[in-house]
Amino acid sequence: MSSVPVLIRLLASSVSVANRAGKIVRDVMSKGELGIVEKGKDDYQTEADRSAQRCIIASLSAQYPKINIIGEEDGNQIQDSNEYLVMDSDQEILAINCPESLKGVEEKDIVVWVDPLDGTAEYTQGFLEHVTVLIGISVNERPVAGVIHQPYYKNVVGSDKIIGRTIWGLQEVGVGGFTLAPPPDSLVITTTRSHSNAIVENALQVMNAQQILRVGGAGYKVLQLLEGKASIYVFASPGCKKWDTCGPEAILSAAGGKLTDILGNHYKYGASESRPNKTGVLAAVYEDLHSYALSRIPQELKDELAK
Ligand SMILES: Nc1ncnc2c1ncn2[C@@H]1O[C@H](COP(=O)(O)O)[C@@H](OP(=O)(O)O)[C@H]1O
Ligand SMILES: [Mg+2]
Ligand SMILES: [Mg+2]
Ligand SMILES: [Mg+2]
Repeated sequence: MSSVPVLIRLLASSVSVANRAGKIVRDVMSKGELGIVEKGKDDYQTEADRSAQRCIIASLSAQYPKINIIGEEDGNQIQDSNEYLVMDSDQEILAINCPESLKGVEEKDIVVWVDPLDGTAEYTQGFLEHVTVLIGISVNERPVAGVIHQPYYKNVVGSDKIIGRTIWGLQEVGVGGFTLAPPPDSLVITTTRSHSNAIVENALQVMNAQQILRVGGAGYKVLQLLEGKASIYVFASPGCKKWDTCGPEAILSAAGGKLTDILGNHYKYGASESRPNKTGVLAAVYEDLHSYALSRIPQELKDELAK
């Protein structure tokens, strides 16, 4: 067990703890007491965000004390979280052969970005399929592994109905938990449902898209790219943060895709980086779609966000 490199063990633990966090998200909803707190304009937190984050951070920090773990929500009372401790590891991930370049990674080299519930607005409004739990693992400022868990995804396996699924990705290994599909035949853009503004709309108009999907969460939008439901994710606004993109970017790049800001630059995921992704999000599985979108965005709009 201890011969398994820490990065693989951490990804295996992240898959297990994301599953548990997803159950917490469902349980809070079925109890019906969301405990909504307004953090800022169009920015809410619920009991599900708080409890899921406590579960993830308590579980990972108990097993990996030297890793820097950064979560979206404030105020993690780790001391009374024993009921939430998840010490299991996903066996399929544990069996992965670690890429040579990641074998020597130590706990102190790793920064983990946690979004316990991505798509909170949609969660409170009943668009439950948009909700995800995101765990992003970065090394040397780059996202190398990630997990997107969908607590409300409905699977039918034989005669059993299973709720929830977990998608993972690891640099140089690939992705799992779903089937990668080619992009739609026509240009389909995916973007925010609940955080639009004039600049966001301007960047959508110039794309000449056949269809614009407005859905919640960075995790869900990246999943739409991976499953061939959308061609490009375009969000020309500073609202997303490092925990929104670290996990999804890791999975997207493990699948050969690309997530950058709207200027085409990669974000860095070191612990001292500022939380907001100030210059927006542009993502696609295919390089030509990404560069098409980049070429369509007017320079004034890029300058406006970069200011
Ligand atoms: N203007 C804004 N203010 C606050 N958060 C924003 C925002 N724009 C985007 N975000 C955050 O970015 C994530 C994806 O946004 P969207 O669904 O609009 O595409 C959401 O994460 P959370 O739901 O985890 O907070 C959302 O809160
Ligand atoms: Mg939030
Ligand atoms: Mg989020
Ligand atoms: Mg969140």
